[in-house]
Amino acid sequence: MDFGEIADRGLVVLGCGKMGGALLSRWLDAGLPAGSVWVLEPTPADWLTAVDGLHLNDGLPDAPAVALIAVKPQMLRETLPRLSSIGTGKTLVLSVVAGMPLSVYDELLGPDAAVVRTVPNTPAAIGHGITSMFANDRTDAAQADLAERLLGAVGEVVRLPSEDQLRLATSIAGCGPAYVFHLIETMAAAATAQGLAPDVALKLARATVAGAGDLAERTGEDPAQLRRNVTSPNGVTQAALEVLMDEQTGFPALLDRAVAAALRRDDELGGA
Ligand SMILES: NC(=O)C1=CN([C@@H]2O[C@H](COP(=O)(O)OP(=O)(O)OC[C@H]3O[C@@H](n4cnc5c(N)ncnc54)[C@H](O)[C@@H]3O)[C@@H](O)[C@H]2O)C=CC1
Ligand SMILES: O=C(O)[C@@H]1CCC=N1
Repeated sequence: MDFGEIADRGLVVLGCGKMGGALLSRWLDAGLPAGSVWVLEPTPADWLTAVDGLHLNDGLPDAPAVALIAVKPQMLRETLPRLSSIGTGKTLVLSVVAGMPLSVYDELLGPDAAVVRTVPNTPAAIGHGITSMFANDRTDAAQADLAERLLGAVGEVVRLPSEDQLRLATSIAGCGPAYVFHLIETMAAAATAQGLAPDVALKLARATVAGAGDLAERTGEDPAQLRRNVTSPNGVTQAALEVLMDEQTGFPALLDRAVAAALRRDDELGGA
């Protein structure tokens, strides 16, 4: 990836935990010069302290090309005003902070700030994420393209047509890896409860979820058809699916409730 302008003007990271770290480490691997990176992070991970030449809690460039905002939503109001120089429109402010509307950035950075709100997910750490983005009206085409290229370094990118849709992306793709990890946990627990050794149960559950996800992605086939391909009439899978697909007590009702809860919390965080 060409980091030309970022290499010249610098990239600032505010909050370098799981999400900020996943993005930054991929960018460094893709050729971002460490000497062009300034990180503000009170509890840096070992890998971060070991990056040669990176500016860790050590001043800031005057007009960085990009500022990645990756603190928790509850920290945004306290921390963002410290980056006073990024509100001119010349810096692309790339935020992964969940739930915080663009209006909050205007309030904290001023009316000229070029801000792209994004919803990444943790598979970004292995370059297999999917990130949704929406840019405010001060972000020019070159900055929006730069945002897409940076996010493209950690997986697929989807440009959404409205800010409101970011909350939907959060409830499915941002939080979604946790739903899937919990599925692995519960599949393993169910198999263990029926007598399989815990390590074998976990191995089977993990590989099954990974393989099914990979199959769905690589073939691009309708997941309903992939499901039917597993399900012999009157067979074993059908018996299980009759429980899981029950409209009242199965996955449909459960996922509806889970997504509704995520959306409610996303709305609440907007006022954090
Ligand atoms: N983890 C995930 O799956 C996703 C997270 N997000 C968003 O990413 C953001 C970060 O989340 P995570 O990385 O999961 O949390 P995290 O807790 O791993 O990272 C936040 C980092 O901010 C640092 N921090 C605290 N006070 C600070 C300060 N005064 N100045 C600079 N840094 C400070 C913390 O030390 C921590 O390393 C959140 O806003 C979250 O909504 C968005 C999509 C997915
Ligand atoms: O749980 C959270 O608030 C963040 C947003 C999406 C994933 N993690």
